Amino acid sequence: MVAVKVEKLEKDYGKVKALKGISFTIEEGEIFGLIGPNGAGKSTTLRILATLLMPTGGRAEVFGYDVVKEAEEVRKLISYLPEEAGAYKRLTGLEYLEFMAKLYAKDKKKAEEMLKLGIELSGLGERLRDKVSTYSKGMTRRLLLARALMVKPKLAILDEPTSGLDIMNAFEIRKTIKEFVREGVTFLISSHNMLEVEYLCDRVALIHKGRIVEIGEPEELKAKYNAENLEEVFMEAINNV
Ligand SMILES: Nc1ncnc2c1ncn2[C@@H]1O[C@H](COP(=O)(O)OP(=O)(O)OP(=O)(O)O)[C@@H](O)[C@H]1O
Repeated sequence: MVAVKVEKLEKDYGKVKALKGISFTIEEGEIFGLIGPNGAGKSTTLRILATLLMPTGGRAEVFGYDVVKEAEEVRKLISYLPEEAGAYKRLTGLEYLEFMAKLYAKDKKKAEEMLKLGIELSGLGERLRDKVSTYSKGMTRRLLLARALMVKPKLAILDEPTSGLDIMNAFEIRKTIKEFVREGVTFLISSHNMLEVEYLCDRVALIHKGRIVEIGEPEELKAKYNAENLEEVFMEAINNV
């Protein structure tokens, strides 16, 4: 089944054309990476798919639901981790996860299951009893990722999930993402770290100045451009546009 279908999507912010008609599809069960430099249009694409931003043109669907006309249905299927996400700083990590579990779960039993999973995913152990305001950036990121995944969304939309994290935290997060695919979660991840994405993603779309310049499996793209890594592919691909 197709998890995400984006067709000729456009977004203008006043005079700035952030997306100039991008198209791609994501199959259910894939880890799909949207990669490109700062300002390429990654966050804009993710926010449209997360139903937080209206496109100017084109259309997008999540599991067959239109992100504009059927936003309520889309929201039931997705979890979104924004790039600059804060948690409720006055709560402890545990209170935050509890609050979110109660908000999302249909009944008490489900909420307890979600909370248990969230605690495990956060990897924060005893520190969950401390206020979020005392957490490092990496700890906050892990808490928020745990929140996004504990609800077992059909589609997880993660904006730069490992940005600013040390190698150990980034490694743990990548591992968690890989494990969750087996639970039936489809991932759309944005990153400007092309090497990381190469390791993590089944397929990638390279985005540059609001246009997709290449789509494919990392190995396929490297072979096509006779490149050693995706960074080299990207540099070659933007020269060809
Ligand atoms: N609210 C806004 N108002 C005006 N312009 C915006 C707004 N948000 C984004 N833009 C512009 O749209 C373009 C795409 O931005 P976007 O945040 O989608 O890029 P990005 O690929 O996520 O970049 P980064 O890696 O730096 O987060 C940029 O030129 C940016 O300046």
